[in-house]
Amino acid sequence: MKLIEVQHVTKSFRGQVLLDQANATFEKGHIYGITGPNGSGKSVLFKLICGFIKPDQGEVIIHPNYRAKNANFPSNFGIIIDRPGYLAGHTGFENLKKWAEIQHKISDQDIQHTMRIVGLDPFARQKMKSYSLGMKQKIALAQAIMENQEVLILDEPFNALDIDSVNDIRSLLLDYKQEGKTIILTSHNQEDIDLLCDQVYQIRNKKLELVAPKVVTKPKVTV
Ligand SMILES: Nc1ncnc2c1ncn2[C@@H]1O[C@H](COP(=O)(O)OP(=O)(O)OP(=O)(O)O)[C@@H](O)[C@H]1O
Repeated sequence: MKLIEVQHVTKSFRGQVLLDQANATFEKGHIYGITGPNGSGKSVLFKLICGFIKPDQGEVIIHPNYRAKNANFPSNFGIIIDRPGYLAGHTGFENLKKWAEIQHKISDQDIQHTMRIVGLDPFARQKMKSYSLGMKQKIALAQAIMENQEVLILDEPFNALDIDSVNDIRSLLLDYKQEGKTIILTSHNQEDIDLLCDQVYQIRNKKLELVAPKVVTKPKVTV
């Protein structure tokens, strides 16, 4: 099932073309990687997909099951693009609870469960102003996944995470894929892309190109 289609999307800022006639298809139940150099437009592509900004030309089509009623605007996507603004004088749990109150879909127990999944103590009294970068990243991840979203748009989800946490989140994302969730992520770490992604698009020279899958050559067996 085609969940998201990017069709002939062009986007410029201040007269500079960033994406030129970009096309991509994202199907349900797969993990997709978006790669490209710094400043090539990966986050902009995510914002276009999420409807935060509009294309100059072309369109992003979201499957009707995954968009808000009467609008071509995604609903119930879990998103990390720019880090969420948080209340520095509150704990991680209190911040997540504030975000959860927008939709009223999940309980305190659900939030606590999610915090444990990402490796945070839900009962810690530490305020977010003294959180490390990695802990803030875990809060961003928790916010993206806590409502059990079917589609995850994750810009650099592994940023600032230690190796054990990277492994935990990689496993979590692969489990989500098995459950039929759809994930689109960026990473500057090729290992994340190789391990996780079924298909990879790269942004090169303003074009969005599908990267050919790696050819795995089997070792010759001699008898
Ligand atoms: N709202 C905006 N107004 C003007 N320029 C913008 C805006 N949003 C993004 N840009 C520019 O678009 C370019 C691409 O930005 P983007 O954040 O998408 O890059 P990226 O590929 O995600 O980079 P990185 O790998 O460093 O995260 C940058 O030069 C950025 O300054």
